[in-house]
Amino acid sequence: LCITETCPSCSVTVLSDQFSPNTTSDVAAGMLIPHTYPDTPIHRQKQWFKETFTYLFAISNSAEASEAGIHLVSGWQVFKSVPKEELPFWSDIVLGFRAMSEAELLKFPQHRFGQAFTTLKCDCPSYLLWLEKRLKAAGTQMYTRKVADLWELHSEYDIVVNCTGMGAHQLVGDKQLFPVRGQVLKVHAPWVKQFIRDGDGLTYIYPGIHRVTLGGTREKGSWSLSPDANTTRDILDRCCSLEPSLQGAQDIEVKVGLRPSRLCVRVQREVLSQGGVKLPVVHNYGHGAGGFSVHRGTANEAAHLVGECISALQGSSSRAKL
Ligand SMILES: Cc1cc2nc3c(=O)[nH]c(=O)nc-3n(C[C@H](O)[C@H](O)[C@H](O)COP(=O)(O)OP(=O)(O)OC[C@H]3O[C@@H](n4cnc5c(N)ncnc54)[C@H](O)[C@@H]3O)c2cc1C
Ligand SMILES: O=C(O)CCC(=O)C(=O)O
Repeated sequence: LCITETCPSCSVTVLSDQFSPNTTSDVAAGMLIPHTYPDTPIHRQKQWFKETFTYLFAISNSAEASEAGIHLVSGWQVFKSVPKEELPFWSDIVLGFRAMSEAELLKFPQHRFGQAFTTLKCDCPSYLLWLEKRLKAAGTQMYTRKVADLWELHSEYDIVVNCTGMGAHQLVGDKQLFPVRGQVLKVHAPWVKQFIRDGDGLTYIYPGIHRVTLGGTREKGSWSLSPDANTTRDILDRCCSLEPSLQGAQDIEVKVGLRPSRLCVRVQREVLSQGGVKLPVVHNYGHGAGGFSVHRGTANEAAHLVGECISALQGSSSRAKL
C-alpha cells in the first residue's frame, strides 16, 4: 500500500500462499506496544513506531475506524519491582504516559509499580481486510501463490519486495530468523475495558472491539502451530490472577502463531545476481513480537528503498541506451 501511495505509476502485484484469516498477523493481539530489537538502533525503531502510531491514530479518528478495526485503549502495565528503565523509549509517543497512582495499584496487590497510558489496538483480521480493500481500490492484483525461489519472479517483475515473515527462513535461507511461538486466547468478556499487561511481557489482557485477547507464551525455537490445552489453562490462570472477573469469560477460542524473530528487522535493499542477470529485492521481514507496532514505519522505509531501486533501474537503462 505504501508503494502504491509513494509511486502511483508502479504496477503492484501481491503474491501470497495465505491471506487473512490464515496468517500470523491474524493471530496477533494487535496492540501498539513496541518490542525492542537489540540490533536495530533505538532512534530507527522509535521512528517506525511513531509513523505507525500517527497513521493509525488518524484512522481511529476517522469514519473508517470501525471498518478498519482501529481503536484507542487505555490501561496499565504493572511490575512486581520497579523496572530499570522507568521511561521506555516509546513513552512520549503513546498518549498520557504516567506512573500509576497508589489508588490504581490497589487493584494489583502482587505488583509494586505500574505505568498507565493510552495506546492503539488493531482488530487484526478487520484491519487486514481493510488493507486488502484499499490495495484493490489502488488497482493492485492479488494472487494466491507460493514462491519457492525469488528468481522465479524475474521474468514477470522488475523489483521483488520480500514480506514473507517466517517464510523468509526457507525462501531466502535466513538462518538469523527464528520462530517464537505464541499461544493466545480470544474470549468473550465485554465488561473488560482496560488493558492490563504484566511488565514481564508474558501475561496480558487486551480488550478489542469484539473479543478480549488473553496471553500468552513466548517459546523460542518452537515451530508447533498446535494449541496446547495445558498452556490454555495456564494463560487463563495467569490472566485471572491479574483480573479475577475473567473467571466468567466465555466462548474461548485458542490461536497459535509463530513470531518471525530476528535481532534486527531486515529492511534492506539487495541486488541478486545470477549469470550476469540482476534482480533488485527489497526485504521487509523479521518483525518478531512487534509487527503491528512498527508496520507502517517499516513499510514506509521499504517503499523508499523501492524508489531507490526504480532510480537505479532507470539509471542503468539510460546508460544502456547510451
Ligand atoms: C500470539 C501473538 C501475538 C502478537 N501480538 C502482537 C501485538 O499485540 N502487537 C504487535 O505489534 N505484534 C504482535 N505480534 C507480532 C506480529 O503478529 C508479527 O510481527 C507480524 O504479524 C508479522 O507480520 P508479517 O506480515 O511479517 O508476517 P505474516 O503475517 O506471517 O505474513 C507473511 C505472509 O507471507 C506469506 N508467505 C510466506 N512465505 C511465502 C512464500 N514462500 N511464498 C508466498 N507467500 C509467502 C504468508 O502466507 C503470509 O501471508 C504477535 C504475534 C503473535 C504470534
Ligand atoms: O507484548 C505485548 O504485550 C503485545 C503482544 C505481543 O506483542 C506478543 O505477544 O508478541
